[in-house]
Amino acid sequence: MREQGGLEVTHLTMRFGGLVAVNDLSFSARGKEITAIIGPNGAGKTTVFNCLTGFYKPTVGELAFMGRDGRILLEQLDGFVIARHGLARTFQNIRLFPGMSVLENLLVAQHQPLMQASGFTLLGLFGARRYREAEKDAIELARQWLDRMELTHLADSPAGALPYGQQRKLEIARAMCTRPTMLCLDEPAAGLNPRETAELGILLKAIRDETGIGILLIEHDMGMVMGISDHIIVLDYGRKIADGTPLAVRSDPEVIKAYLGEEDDDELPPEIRAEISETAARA
Ligand SMILES: Nc1ncnc2c1ncn2[C@@H]1O[C@H](COP(=O)(O)OP(=O)(O)OP(=O)(O)O)[C@@H](O)[C@H]1O
Repeated sequence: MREQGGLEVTHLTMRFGGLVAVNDLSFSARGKEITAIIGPNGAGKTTVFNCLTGFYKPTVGELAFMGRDGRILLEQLDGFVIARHGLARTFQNIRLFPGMSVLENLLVAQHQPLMQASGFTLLGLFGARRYREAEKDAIELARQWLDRMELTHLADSPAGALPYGQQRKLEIARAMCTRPTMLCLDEPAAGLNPRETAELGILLKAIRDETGIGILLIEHDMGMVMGISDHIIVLDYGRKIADGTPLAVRSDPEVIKAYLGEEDDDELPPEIRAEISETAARA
């Protein structure tokens, strides 16, 4: 039986012409857990997110996504099943609405429930009590996330004028305003300084613990990944080469080899570098 709030990917394959970006990938991401997808550059991590969120139509594969209430949150799209409800994502490059205020960015995220409350009519927008209540709820949810992210004092500022670290937080707040069952974050620590990265790690763990949602995380900062993940999946050339706890994954010889193959030494995660030195010292 599938677990509530959990995501299950089976035999996912995505080809771009002759290039197999994701190769027969199966994994589960559980609710109430942080699952990280790691791997060297070009390993296929973002492509997995793009398949899950309907940006790409996978060549082959199946996806199962169960709501926390036990409902199956899937939509049939052009012959493939895509998780459309309850899966919120952020992008490698920040994609806020820069000219809109911080608050407006959080309200736009709630467009769907607001339109449903309007009954999709003009009369509904201007007159219905149901719409006014939905609007009040939307503002309240936005207010809660502004508070949680310490952005309340910036509510009326244009999102594009915020410092980078705060834009990253606003993106997560916007995703959370869709009341997701699973939050997918594509390199949320990219461009952050070490202090901001540490704060982000604490925030993600708090979101997991306070809301009980699952988090699916793509991240190159191994300090953060090893520190906050419950479960790690490692990709290399689109193929899964490891799947387990941080402790198991960091000492997996195939993972170490995959990272050693990196041309750029800076890409080698410090934890894995330390593991290699220890192994060499023991030899
Ligand atoms: N739309 C596309 N068309 C053609 N090739 C693509 C497309 N999207 C991704 N690829 C290729 O698929 C492979 C996997 O790319 P992907 O962006 O998923 O890797 P990644 O693991 O997220 O990399 P990074 O860590 O650098 O972000 C790469 O070789 C990439 O060039």
